[in-house]
Amino acid sequence: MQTSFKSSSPIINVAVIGVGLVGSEFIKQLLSIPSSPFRLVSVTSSSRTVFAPSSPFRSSDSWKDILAQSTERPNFELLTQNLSSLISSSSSVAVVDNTSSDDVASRYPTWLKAGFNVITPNKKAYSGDLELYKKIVEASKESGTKFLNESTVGAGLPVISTLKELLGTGDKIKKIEGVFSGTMSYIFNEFSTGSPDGPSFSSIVKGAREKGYTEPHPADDLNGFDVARKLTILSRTISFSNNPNNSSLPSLQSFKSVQTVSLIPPPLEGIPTGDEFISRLLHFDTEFDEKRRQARKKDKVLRFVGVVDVENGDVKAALEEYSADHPFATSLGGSDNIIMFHTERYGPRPLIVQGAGAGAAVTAMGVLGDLLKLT
Ligand SMILES: NC(=O)C1=CN([C@@H]2O[C@H](COP(=O)(O)OP(=O)(O)OC[C@H]3O[C@@H](n4cnc5c(N)ncnc54)[C@H](OP(=O)(O)O)[C@@H]3O)[C@@H](O)[C@H]2O)C=CC1
Ligand SMILES: N[C@@H](CC=O)C(=O)O
Ligand code: NA
Repeated sequence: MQTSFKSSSPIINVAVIGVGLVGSEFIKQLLSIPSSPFRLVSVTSSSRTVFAPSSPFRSSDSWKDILAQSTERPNFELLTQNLSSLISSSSSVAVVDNTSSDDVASRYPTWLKAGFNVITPNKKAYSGDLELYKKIVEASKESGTKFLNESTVGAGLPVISTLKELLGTGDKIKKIEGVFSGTMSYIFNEFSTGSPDGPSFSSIVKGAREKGYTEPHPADDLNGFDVARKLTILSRTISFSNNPNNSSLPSLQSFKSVQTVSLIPPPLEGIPTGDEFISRLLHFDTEFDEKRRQARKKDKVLRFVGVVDVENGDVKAALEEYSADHPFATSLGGSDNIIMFHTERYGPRPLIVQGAGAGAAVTAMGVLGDLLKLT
């Protein structure tokens, strides 16, 4: 049964920016909630925008046609003014950023100060420059508006909310470790199964992209930066919490401060398009075959893992070898993420969150779950 709402619930005006894989699926899920307090008043792609508060979008098909026919170019200053005019004692605003844009991310402090809640799966703001993160935290505190980002780590899996509850209830986080990338999980679950050979590395990366797991440019997954961004978000969630038990973590200046081992062959650094990147990756298949063979010789498999080691103040992401009976080897399939929270209360047996960690349906669900937290 879906959430039900009182007819007197305050209205939440929703403005969606970014209508790609996740954005379109988010709108579909949003519009399928019966009698909800949400009104989809604006949609914006990279080239067009619509603001229609008097006739909010109601069906998944109509918004696409209306946006396609719009001649309005995106203008975030104007959108901010327009949305401000909708705030009243019975009506609030949520901006949902489903892009991976730095430009959109840089606007969160302004929007939070303007009284809008900000919800996003976009990792850029929370893992980028520390100054922007501080401005977001301050703006949210000043205005009482929320910034919610469950889908930035583990897509729809309850990772951020679990961490916030552990912190909020006073647990001491010792270490968080796991497979944080749906793309990397899929790639190595398929590539390194314990047998000495198998499908080529480049063909599997291509498959991950076709399934919608990768970032818009797959190099952003293979260079380890996507994992480094997620580790930065977790580290900051810990170090900016009010929990005094977790003070030994360094303040990361940005995700680039995470020790990260890239899987990009040096000649493929800086290739501008994902298509060209994939087509040239096949020239490096033998290098990856060799890594697989070396691990197999030791009866091990390859997995790309991330660690936030709070006790030792260490944050890192790298390709590691695991024995065949390790949970990272045995229990993962598809784009599964597995995240282990080692805490004081959870003692020697960690709290484990596991499941699909990429893909439009589960990511959009995490974004919509955040929106429901506003009601
Ligand atoms: N896919 C997944 O499994 C997961 C994705 N995420 C995150 O979700 C976000 C969206 O991912 P996904 O949907 O897969 O990516 P897509 O590339 O499919 O969609 C991103 C959309 O953002 C739009 N866009 C880019 N810049 C702007 C801008 N300045 N203004 C308005 N729209 C803009 C693009 O529009 P246009 O098409 O017009 O160019 C594009 O359609 C990313 O931040 C990603 O990291 C998080 C967890 C999992
Ligand atoms: N590209 C990312 C998508 C989710 O954050 C991943 O593969 O995990
Ligand atoms: Na999540």
